[in-house]
Amino acid sequence: MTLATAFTKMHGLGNDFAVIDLRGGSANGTASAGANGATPLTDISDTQARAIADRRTGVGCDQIILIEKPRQKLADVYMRIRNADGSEVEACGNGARCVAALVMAETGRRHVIIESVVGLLDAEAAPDGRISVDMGEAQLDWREIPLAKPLDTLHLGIELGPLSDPVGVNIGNPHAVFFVPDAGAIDVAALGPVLERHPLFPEKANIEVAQVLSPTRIRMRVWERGVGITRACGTGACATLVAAHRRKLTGRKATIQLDGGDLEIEWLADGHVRMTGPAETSFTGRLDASLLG
Ligand SMILES: N[C@H](CCC[C@H](N)C(=O)O)C(=O)O
Repeated sequence: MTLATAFTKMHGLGNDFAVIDLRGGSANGTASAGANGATPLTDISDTQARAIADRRTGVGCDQIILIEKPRQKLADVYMRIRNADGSEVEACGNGARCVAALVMAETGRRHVIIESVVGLLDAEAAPDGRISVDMGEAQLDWREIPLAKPLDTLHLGIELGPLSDPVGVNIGNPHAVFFVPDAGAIDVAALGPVLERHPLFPEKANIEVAQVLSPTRIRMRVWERGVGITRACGTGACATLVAAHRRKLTGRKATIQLDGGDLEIEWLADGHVRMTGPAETSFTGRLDASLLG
């Protein structure tokens, strides 16, 4: 039996998470038994992730974020991400800001380093209380998106209904950004799941619908791989800015206006993408044992 596991419910602009700190296990990585012989959680399965994410019978969240001890000395923590469908994925920008906020509160430091499968993410507390994360270098080659065949990632040449000719960008995870005259007019719920699974995307893709409002502001709506429509997507906002600049629609810095609020994104000269936005804690709780089977 597993000890009733604590979690922190957090969100970034309404993209919400159950954050589970797995660092409780003993130093050598083997979980020490609790008083009643139960053992602390050391990982979660696809099934457990789906049960936790379920908005009817579970905690209800877009992703589950796991915090583990770092593998690299430089890092403060190791972050893993599970989508609501149970899939483990490489990156989560809003989740990274939430993990950074937790580690900053724990350490009292305004600069923390989060390790993930795609590398080290530098996070800084901004003067206004928002959090700024270096999301790493945007990947633009067809192999890095990845795509099923060699293509110019600036024009992927697929279309569905009113959507066509997206830009492919990888921010640790795959994105396809479609530019449209009116993002509010697009049926994201109908088109998103089809495009997410398009044969061009061997690892599926997060789908962004972007309306350029000015050279420094873009409205973006998102269908997230393994989740569905979310109120915000940090990696999606990064992908959208990179795509817009590559298409000469904006400069290297813009505000991405999501259903849940604004993110500031900058594509730096070194190729890295910096994302700045809020990270909020909603409440803490304990996972019902039934969720962990
Ligand atoms: N909401 C997350 C993105 C999760 C991406 C996930 N849906 C995937 O499969 O890559 C963010 O703020 O970046």
